[in-house]
Amino acid sequence: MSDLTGPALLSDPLRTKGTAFTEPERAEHGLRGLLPYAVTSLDEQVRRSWGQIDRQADDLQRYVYLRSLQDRNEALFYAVLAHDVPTALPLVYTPTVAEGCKHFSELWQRPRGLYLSWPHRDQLVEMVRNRPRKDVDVIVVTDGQRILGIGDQGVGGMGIPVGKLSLYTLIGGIDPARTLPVLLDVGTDNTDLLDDPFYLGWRHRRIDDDDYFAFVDAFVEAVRAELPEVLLQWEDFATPHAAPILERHRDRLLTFNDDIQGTAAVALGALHGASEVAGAPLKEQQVVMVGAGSAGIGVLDMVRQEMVDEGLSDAQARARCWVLDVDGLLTTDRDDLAEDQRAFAHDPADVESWGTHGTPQLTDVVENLRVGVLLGLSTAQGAFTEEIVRTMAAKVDRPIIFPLSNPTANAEARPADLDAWTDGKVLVATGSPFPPLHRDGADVPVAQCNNVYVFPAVGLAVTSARANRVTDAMMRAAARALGDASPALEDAKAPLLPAWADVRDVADGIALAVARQAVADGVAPDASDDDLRTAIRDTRWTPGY
Ligand SMILES: NC(=O)C1=CN([C@@H]2O[C@H](COP(=O)(O)OP(=O)(O)OC[C@H]3O[C@@H](n4cnc5c(N)ncnc54)[C@H](O)[C@@H]3O)[C@@H](O)[C@H]2O)C=CC1
Ligand SMILES: CC(=O)C(=O)O
Ligand SMILES: [Mg+2]
Repeated sequence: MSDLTGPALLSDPLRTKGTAFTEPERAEHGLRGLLPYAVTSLDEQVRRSWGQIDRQADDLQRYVYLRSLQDRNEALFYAVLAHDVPTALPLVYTPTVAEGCKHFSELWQRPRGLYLSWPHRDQLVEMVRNRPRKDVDVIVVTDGQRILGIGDQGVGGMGIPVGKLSLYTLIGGIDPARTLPVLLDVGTDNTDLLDDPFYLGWRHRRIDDDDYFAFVDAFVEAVRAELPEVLLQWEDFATPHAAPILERHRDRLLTFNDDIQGTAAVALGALHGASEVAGAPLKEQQVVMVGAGSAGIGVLDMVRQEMVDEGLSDAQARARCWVLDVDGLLTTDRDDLAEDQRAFAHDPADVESWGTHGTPQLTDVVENLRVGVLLGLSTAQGAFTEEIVRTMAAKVDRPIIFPLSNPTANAEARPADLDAWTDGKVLVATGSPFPPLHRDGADVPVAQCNNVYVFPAVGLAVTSARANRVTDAMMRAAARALGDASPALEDAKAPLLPAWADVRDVADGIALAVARQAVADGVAPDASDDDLRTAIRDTRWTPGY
């Protein structure tokens, strides 16, 4: 079992079994007298833990309980999550993790992962070498600047890498001992945090520009030197940094940006089922994206690729994609657009006949176009108003509307409202969990179109196949495999994405598709489907003693 004995073994979260240590184990490892008499099973421990979860006062307390259980006994933590995935997910992930990030410093209990702070920038290699667990398959790194839709959380952003990695394990079967959450602390511009006496991060305005990118480069070099085969996932970086960092490093190591690429793959997957039910391929739709951040542009770019695969030219595909930011429609006469946004901007001549004064807004877009697909990655709560939705729904049989912003409070609309405003015709998916819709006397779950369907499977794929890069084609393969698993393909009334109860099997299917694509792209060693299936099965860690 291990060379640890007595209290050291009991308090090692990766090795302890708590009250499940058997009598012979207690004798062998010097545990006699350190535990109450009864020996319990993992199953009994799980049931006791759920009882304790239920007794907590609110979801934030449930999050705190689960985080401390994770720090105490990882096998039990994952067994608890696996016991009831639909209930556990909103507690360790969106929306509750947002509260965990906001209150990070005040709730602090124990360290986990690596905190790499700007003042220690000359010791990055040493700090990466100090990582708590030497062999690592997956790193999730953030700088805390754009956490979900709640903005700059500084060091509190660490809640996101910790939460995402717990889902790499729960859903993708990555061994928790081989995961590493990382927080790059380059300061914060959140004045509440700067004024908070408990704030645990570097109390300083954010470092930006060349200094910032040099720090990130130095971090990547330290990772390449220490962990050359690790999967490095970028998470919740602000838009001005997200795509440039990805472009700079994507051909140098095994890496991807979850908000850009993972979100695109899950959105495409959900659109597959929705398009089937709506009876129209994407290439025949006008697609409107509200939100021109890295997530919105990332999704739209995969939508464009899909339209091209369906037979449109690149120009024809772009002509069917419309993006709005906080100021309105992106048009080429605007001088405030980044290059990747400009690629989706329309010529003002395209909208001249609308007769709009100033920059067209979403109401103008839905009035003047026959919009079939409306996507929200804007952080703007309620941006899909009744008027907008009713105008859209009057023109198409089955409007496809995805309010994808997180956490729940940031959603562009609530599914129940969308359902009412479209007389039950809407095909809906949201970023955070919502209660089921009541249709024809039955409860229909609302698909949660969140990158959690994709990133754990990508981690499982690249770890099993020993890939050294994440290609665009691998992310497209993930999207297709997820899309093919949509329950709506079998039953038009079913949700657009698989049930949480099936999410691990679905992840295995996505992992196989992604691994196969990695081999085809020459970024993983040659392997047959059987080899890959075996590797995926052997890689998958499941909680147990
Ligand atoms: N469902 C999922 O899996 C994912 C959801 N997200 C969510 O997407 C949201 C955006 O993320 P980023 O692109 O990184 O953020 P960002 O802050 O860089 O971009 C937000 C964009 O929305 C625009 N915007 C803000 N208010 C608006 C309004 N009232 N009307 C129109 N546009 C408006 C902004 O101008 C900007 O272009 C966040 O809430 C995040 O949680 C992000 C990744 C995955
Ligand atoms: C889900 C996610 O990655 C986000 O909201 O940022
Ligand atoms: Mg994110």
